[in-house]
Amino acid sequence: MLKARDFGFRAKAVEKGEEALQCLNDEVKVVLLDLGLPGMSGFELLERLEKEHPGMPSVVLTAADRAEDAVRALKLGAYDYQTKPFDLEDLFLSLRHASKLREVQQENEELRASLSDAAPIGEMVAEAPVMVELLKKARKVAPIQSTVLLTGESGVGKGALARFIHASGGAPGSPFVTVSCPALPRELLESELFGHEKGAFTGAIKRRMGKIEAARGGTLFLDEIGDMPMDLQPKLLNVLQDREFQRVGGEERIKADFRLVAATNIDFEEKIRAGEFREDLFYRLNVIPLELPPLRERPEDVPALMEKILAGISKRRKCGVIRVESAAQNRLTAYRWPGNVREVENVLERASAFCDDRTIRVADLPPFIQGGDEPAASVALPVGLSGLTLEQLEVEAIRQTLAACEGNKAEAARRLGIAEKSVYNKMRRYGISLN
Ligand SMILES: Nc1ncnc2c1ncn2[C@@H]1O[C@H](COP(=O)(O)OP(=O)(O)OP(=O)(O)O)[C@@H](O)[C@H]1O
Repeated sequence: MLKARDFGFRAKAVEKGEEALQCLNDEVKVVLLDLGLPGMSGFELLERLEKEHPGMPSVVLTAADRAEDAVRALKLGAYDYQTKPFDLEDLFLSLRHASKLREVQQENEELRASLSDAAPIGEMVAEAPVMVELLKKARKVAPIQSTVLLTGESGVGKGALARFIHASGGAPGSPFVTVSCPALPRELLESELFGHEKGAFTGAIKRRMGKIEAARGGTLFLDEIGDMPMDLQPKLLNVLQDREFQRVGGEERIKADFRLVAATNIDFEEKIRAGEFREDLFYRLNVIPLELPPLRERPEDVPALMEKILAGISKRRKCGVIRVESAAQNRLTAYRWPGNVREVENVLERASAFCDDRTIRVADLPPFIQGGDEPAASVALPVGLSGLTLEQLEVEAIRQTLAACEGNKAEAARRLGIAEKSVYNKMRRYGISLN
């Protein structure tokens, strides 16, 4: 004769509803009940279950094949209603589904709770003491409108911290405007920042407002400021000193009313020594320096970041909770994350896209995380290189690295050991596109 154990369950039998309520604990996954019970009826038991053990799934199995009873039981919270004689397979299928649903609901609740613990400070995760301190400082400086200089490796969260500062200190609804310095050639960057008058240069068919104007009353975030062309630097310095600027090709002096947050992943001292960055501008920018440590120096943040990122992915894909098996979790937390938080996002995005049952296992992780190597090993050049010129090799290295970084130029630059600006220049020079 088949037993509950054969269907993956262990049964605990009781005679009365009262007894059932008393013996319910975390070990019980689902309640199977009849309606005609001695003492408390099945309907009463369903009501008490709902009140005293909300979320505990139940399945009714009864001889009474009456539609109104079934409706009442389901209304009182039963997951399913089956009548005798019954099919054993069907019954256990129903019990399995009911207990699975509860599991998923519980995971969801836990995830929600852990997320609200993990991200108490705005949108940024900060579990590591060094990050908690950093965010405290950021919060203090947020309302005072002084220029902030954020430093840290690529993908470490400089952009996120800039937004955090803006959100913590800016007037509600005020603009947050980003300009990525290496993304544009010098002339376009100038006009992007300062705007231009009609006819200022070929193609300037009408007056255009620049990002400095667009950031009025809010925050201008200058990303990768270390790559700002040398001859544009005095113009920015003037704006910061005089709080005024002119559009390209214009005469009118316009008031500059914005808070500057600048970010860089380069060593300013070296740039200044090499004559590629003005020392006076550096001092103007370095009013409140905040350094974001690389993720490998704050491993406490990794699990919380993973939870937040996975919750974001399931929300975006409108799927259920994505879990990480403990062996995979161990590899992920042991990994050094040279590409920092952006790399965590990329790895989880990919792993969650290919995994089965919304569970990320070791096999779903990239080989360099499975094996504990650095990702550089994954950027292998093609075999049979003889016959390629140095230039072709360079093109190939850039192409493959960009592909490995999913088109993220800052990350590709870091892996290739060159400036982000050089990646843009080389892509332009060699006609490398992202597709
Ligand atoms: N502490 C954090 N909590 C939550 N998300 C974070 C955190 N830090 C970074 N992120 C997320 O990681 C991604 C990369 O961060 P961000 O773009 O801010 O890095 P960055 O240092 O500005 O990189 P780059 O130098 O390449 O511009 C973003 O999607 C960001 O929202």
